[in-house]
Amino acid sequence: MTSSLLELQGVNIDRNNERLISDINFHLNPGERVTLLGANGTGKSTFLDALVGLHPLSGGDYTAFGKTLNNKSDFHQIRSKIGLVFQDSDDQLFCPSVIEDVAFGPINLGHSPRHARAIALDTLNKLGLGELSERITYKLSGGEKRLVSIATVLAMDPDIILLDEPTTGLDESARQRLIKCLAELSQALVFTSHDQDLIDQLATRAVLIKNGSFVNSILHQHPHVHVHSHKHVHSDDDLTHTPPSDPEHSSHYHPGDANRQKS
Ligand SMILES: Nc1ncnc2c1ncn2[C@@H]1O[C@H](COP(=O)(O)OP(=O)(O)OP(=O)(O)O)[C@@H](O)[C@H]1O
Repeated sequence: MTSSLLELQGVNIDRNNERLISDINFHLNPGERVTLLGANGTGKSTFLDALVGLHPLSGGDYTAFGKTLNNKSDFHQIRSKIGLVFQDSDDQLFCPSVIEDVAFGPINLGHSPRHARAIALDTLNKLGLGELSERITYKLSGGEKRLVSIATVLAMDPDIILLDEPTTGLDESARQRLIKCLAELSQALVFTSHDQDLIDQLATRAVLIKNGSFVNSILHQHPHVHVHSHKHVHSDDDLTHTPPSDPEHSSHYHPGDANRQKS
């Protein structure tokens, strides 16, 4: 028996009657955080869907938790062990209120409604979302929906968490809070992202999808010095502003850097 949580050997994924990714060889070990990289449309989301049985695989072998998965009933058995956070939060959230959405998974796992609610509240609090618990889900902002989607999966405490672009649409403070929360998890993660910061802080291994194939990549980090200029937004009482010599005391608002609004 393999010690990997997941192991795919020689598996293919087709889409629209064409081969999207061929001869996939992939494994996931306990505690690993694998980032799945590749250009738009290369099949990253489809691969995550396929891991939980939402998209068919062909050929080869797929083993999860030591068991070969062949049919729907095999996938059903691993459903609670692998949690997928969809790219589109509206695919994830369907209950009237936030607390009901987050408690839904624990209730399905057999927890009493009272205990499930306690788990849901605890999960929301860990993500700094406690105040959203009684809100109507469909009225949340895009970023709030994304965080609540992640909470619905974390509340189920699966062995593996798959995240499809988890930081998209989040402001800087929510993004950093989420990255910190994900970094503290002990579960194995597979995530897709175009967010360099998330990749830097989280990934232990990278796999690239290129020309319809999986390519194992080496993650390395070294300092880059960037010289750049970009547009800043000033409040209208600050039109006489001249650029400060000390950027740390700047009145600039950097889009995507909500914590640095100073005057
Ligand atoms: N529901 C669908 N029906 C038909 N084709 C689809 C569907 N979803 C995705 N595709 C197509 O499958 C291919 C792979 O899409 P996928 O979303 O897996 O790529 P991705 O690598 O996750 O892209 P991105 O980085 O833009 O999220 C694309 O050509 C896409 O247009």
